[in-house]
Amino acid sequence: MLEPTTTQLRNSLRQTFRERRKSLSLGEQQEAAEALLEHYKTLPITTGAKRVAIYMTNDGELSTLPLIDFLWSQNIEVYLPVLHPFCDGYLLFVSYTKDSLMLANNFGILEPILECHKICPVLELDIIFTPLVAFDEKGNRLGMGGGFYDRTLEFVSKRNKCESNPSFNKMADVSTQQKNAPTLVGLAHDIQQCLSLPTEAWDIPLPYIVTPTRFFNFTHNM
Ligand SMILES: Nc1nc2c(c(=O)[nH]1)N(C=O)[C@@H](CNc1ccc(C(=O)N[C@@H](CCC(=O)O)C(=O)O)cc1)CN2
Ligand SMILES: Nc1ncnc2c1ncn2[C@@H]1O[C@H](COP(=O)(O)OP(=O)(O)OP(=O)(O)O)[C@@H](O)[C@H]1O
Repeated sequence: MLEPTTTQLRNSLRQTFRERRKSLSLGEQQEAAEALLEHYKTLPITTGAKRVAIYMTNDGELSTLPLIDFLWSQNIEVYLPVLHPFCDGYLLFVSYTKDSLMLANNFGILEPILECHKICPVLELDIIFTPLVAFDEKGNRLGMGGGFYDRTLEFVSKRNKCESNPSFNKMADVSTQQKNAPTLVGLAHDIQQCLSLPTEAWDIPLPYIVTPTRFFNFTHNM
């Protein structure tokens, strides 16, 4: 019998892990969302963040609503992903406030309506919390299969690698005043962890993953 291809394996894992998170009860979802918020408050990587991209919960994903309320209460600017209207497969990050008018995208996920002055360029964000379907012990991320985050964040990941190189400032001749690239942090239920994911060349591994109970730092792998 033929071995399954990487794409087949990834699709099968995607199905399994989507079912797994969708089978959580409403009570379990609410508990997880509250625990995530309490956990967030203890995390050193979020200290000083002023502009944070996050997501509108869909498909059994870890709910971000209590966290978003908390970010607003701290006067931290919140941004949500919006499907790019011209560049297929890319995301824009648009300001989300209590007054935002929302519209469902092609996948039924609510997005703030797109107004140019409300877009935050990716490099001006401090943290990007990404949704994910499954993650493994190295920080590899399996998403919904559209490649949106992989495409949009490809240059951020390359830049972060550069910045962790001690000779970066000399090589690129940039002043230390230049803002760092945003920190990429995956958000997930604990049950979304697996041992090892089959990866593809375009996958962007995550340096950090936060669950309601655990904080993973994968920067030593990068
Ligand atoms: N909450 C949230 N927002 C997000 C993402 C995400 O994963 N979660 N995305 C992360 O990239 C982008 C949207 N990507 C998505 C890709 C596929 C499907 C989806 O439901 N696919 C259906 C098939 C739909 C169709 O073919 O029309 C499916 O697989 O059942 C949803 C979102 C941007 N916003
Ligand atoms: N940087 C990129 N440039 C061009 N195509 C890409 C890039 N990243 C991903 N893709 C394409 O997107 C498709 C889906 O990729 P993948 O299965 O890794 O998505 P995903 O990480 O699960 O989804 P998402 O990031 O939207 O949550 C692949 O067919 C791949 O060819």
